[in-house]
Amino acid sequence: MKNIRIGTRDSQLAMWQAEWVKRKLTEFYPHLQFELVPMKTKGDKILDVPLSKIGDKGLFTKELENGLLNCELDMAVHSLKDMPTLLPMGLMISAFCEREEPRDVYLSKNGVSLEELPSGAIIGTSSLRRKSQLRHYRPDLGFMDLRGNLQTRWKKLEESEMEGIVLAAAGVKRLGWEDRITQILPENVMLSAVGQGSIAIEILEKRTEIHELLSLLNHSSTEQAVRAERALMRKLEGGCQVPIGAFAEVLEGQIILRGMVASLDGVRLIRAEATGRDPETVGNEVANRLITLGATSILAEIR
Ligand SMILES: NCc1[nH]cc(CCC(=O)O)c1CC(=O)O
Repeated sequence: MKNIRIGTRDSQLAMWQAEWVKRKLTEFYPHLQFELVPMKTKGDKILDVPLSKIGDKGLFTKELENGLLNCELDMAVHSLKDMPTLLPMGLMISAFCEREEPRDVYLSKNGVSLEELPSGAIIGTSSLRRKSQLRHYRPDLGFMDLRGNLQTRWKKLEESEMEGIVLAAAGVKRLGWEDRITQILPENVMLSAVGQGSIAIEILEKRTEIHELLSLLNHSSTEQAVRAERALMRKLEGGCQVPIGAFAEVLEGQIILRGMVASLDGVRLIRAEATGRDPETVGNEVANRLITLGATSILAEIR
């Protein structure tokens, strides 16, 4: 292995994440050479349509996965949140890196918190998960679709009549934008997306030597937590384009998973939780509880 090629999207956040992976690997294996290979994905090219309307899975991952399958890449770095719950044949997630702050944050243009916003104020987000939960919390607010990388979204906020935007804390912190955060949204207001805050490294299943290298980057309680969240998502067959939130934490070996499904108008919002040691079992358990509470009909309306 002369030169190990690390595929990444070319957005500033994706590059930060891939650089971080490269730096860690170089620290662990100073005798090996690592190279970043930036690529554009369909999700980076189509910017005028909400993700929920483009509707295909793997919008931010497919080009990188093709790179793995063609052997142009040895590994691909992704935001786990952007990865579909079922991977193409022959691929696997080799490492789940330690999770950064999983919650969402509110960035306001004028420093006004969500609670203090006047009726009719406009929030920028295209995410159905964020919109549904905000509508539930503040049915009197308005929304504007907002896509693109984090720089683009911040710029659009500054240039438009939007009052604020909701983003993942992890991305905001990685870009060094902590000072732009007006408030961290608590879980009862905004349950985060499956996998949010974790960086995942994908490889070809048969590349056992790469899998071994990456074992030093895997964070086992993050892995347990996000596997439970992804099991829930898989069972409900949601992608990033449905209003599902989930967050798991591991305490003394026990996975505690909380999940949420909401209707687009925010009128119906159901929550469930379960605890256990096996991620798949806990994920399925919470999904089944949500189904009992009506998740199937809420999600069917949206699809
Ligand atoms: N959908 C885009 C995306 N994918 C991952 C992150 C943030 C980083 C992370 O969750 O690890 C973001 C930006 C956002 O939602 O604010």
